[in-house]
Amino acid sequence: MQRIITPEPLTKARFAPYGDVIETEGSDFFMINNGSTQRFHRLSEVMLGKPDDRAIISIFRAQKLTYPLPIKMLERHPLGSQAFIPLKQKPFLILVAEPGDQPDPETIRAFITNGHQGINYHTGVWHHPVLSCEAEDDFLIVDREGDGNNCDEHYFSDDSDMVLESGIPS
Ligand SMILES: NC(=O)N[C@@H](O)C(=O)O
Ligand code: NI
Repeated sequence: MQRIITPEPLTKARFAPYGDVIETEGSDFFMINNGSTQRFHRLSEVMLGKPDDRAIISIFRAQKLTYPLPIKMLERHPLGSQAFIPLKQKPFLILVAEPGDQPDPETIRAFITNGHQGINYHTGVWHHPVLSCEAEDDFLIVDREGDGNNCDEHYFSDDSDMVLESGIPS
């Protein structure tokens, strides 16, 4: 039987088992620059797996996939975190499963952001590659570079029938 996964609005609490939500809403800050700037300090941290690892900053220019999207695979980064910050303040989709040797389909959840939220997947969290809601969208990426494999992929069996709704009113 087909399982339709419907995105929930992203909140810090809902996303806590998978990582951090990077947003000003509901986040603490302190004043800097002689009172002209609010610093929302350490909303998340870059996680690195090895002493010589580096945190790097990239941009992903992502094309929209076709929804409802058949969920064929998830991936994880065993040696570091991965953060996605939307550069155009557009909503995007997130699909995650709880950490484990393989993603348990029963723990798969989907979220949709409000356009003013980024996320940082913690090390080893199963997730779908970036899911843009726009025909083309840009994301600032902060993740790990270093020796060793940092991307495990898991493909679900052919009889797995899960689809992700876009969550955007058509
Ligand atoms: N492969 C790659 O750099 N991108 C993925 O990790 C992703 O989460 O989009
Ligand atoms: Ni990734």
